Amino acid sequence: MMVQHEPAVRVEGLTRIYPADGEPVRALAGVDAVFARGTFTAVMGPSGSGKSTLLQAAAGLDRPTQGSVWIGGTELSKLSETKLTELRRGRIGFVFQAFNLIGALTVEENILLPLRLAGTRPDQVWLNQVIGRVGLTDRLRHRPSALSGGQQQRVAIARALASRPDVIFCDEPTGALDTNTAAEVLALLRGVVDEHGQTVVMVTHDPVAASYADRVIVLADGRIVHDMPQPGADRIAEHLAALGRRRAVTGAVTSAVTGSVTGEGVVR
Ligand SMILES: Nc1ncnc2c1ncn2[C@@H]1O[C@H](COP(=O)(O)OP(=O)(O)OP(=O)(O)O)[C@@H](O)[C@H]1O
Repeated sequence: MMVQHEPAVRVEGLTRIYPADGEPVRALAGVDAVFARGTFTAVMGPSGSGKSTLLQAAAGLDRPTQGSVWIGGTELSKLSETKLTELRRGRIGFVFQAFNLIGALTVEENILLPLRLAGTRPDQVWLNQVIGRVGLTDRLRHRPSALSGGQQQRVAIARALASRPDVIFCDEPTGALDTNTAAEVLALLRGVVDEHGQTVVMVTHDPVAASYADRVIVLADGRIVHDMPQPGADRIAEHLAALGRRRAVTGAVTSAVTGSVTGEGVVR
């Protein structure tokens, strides 16, 4: 039985080293974080700071080199590949920048796909709530290609919610959307947290998107360097700019030491 007071997600000492021909890349260098149920967290940081790696490891899509991940009370490293796949289908939702819908299926079939793959009978009351919440009730028979980008992302959010997961991981969910459509999608994510008690962890580069979250975590070089409750877009932007300046200085020093003539090495 699932104990509800456990956090939705917990990661401890998460380290991920990618082997490489030259120097191995340490994408995560010992990350500890707890994501409480019913909260909305934004994960930010410069390019290459480890955001996607953190999301992939926390979602059980990638096995960390060291450290542990719990989804609810389940520690992922103890699971076989089959059990891990089952857990991902039933207890984790994903939303990606590129929507990742199946073009040959209708909106309804896309939303139901994870449940079908898991062989789980849909909870029709919950599904109706989700479809109503994302505003797709009259679009269920359409194909994704007949929908706008914002509507397609709404389908992806409904698909992520269909199994009533412990957590929804979003990787740049508004990266492909214009400002107004992005605001609608972010308000929708905020709503599923506030009104349905869902847990959302979202990677974003956009301080305005991050300002919809309850908490902003900033990564740099595979570590958490800031963990801020509701900082607001201006403060987030200041922190990121300061991080950029620090990296620029470090880069310039590194360039001087290595004799590089470009003097760059600034934020990628
Ligand atoms: N499969 C891989 N093999 C080798 N190195 C990798 C792999 N995936 C990521 N890396 C490296 O790990 C580091 C962290 O990458 P990651 O994609 O997690 O960063 P990110 O913060 O999500 O970046 P971005 O904002 O550009 O998406 C980078 O140095 C990256 O080059």
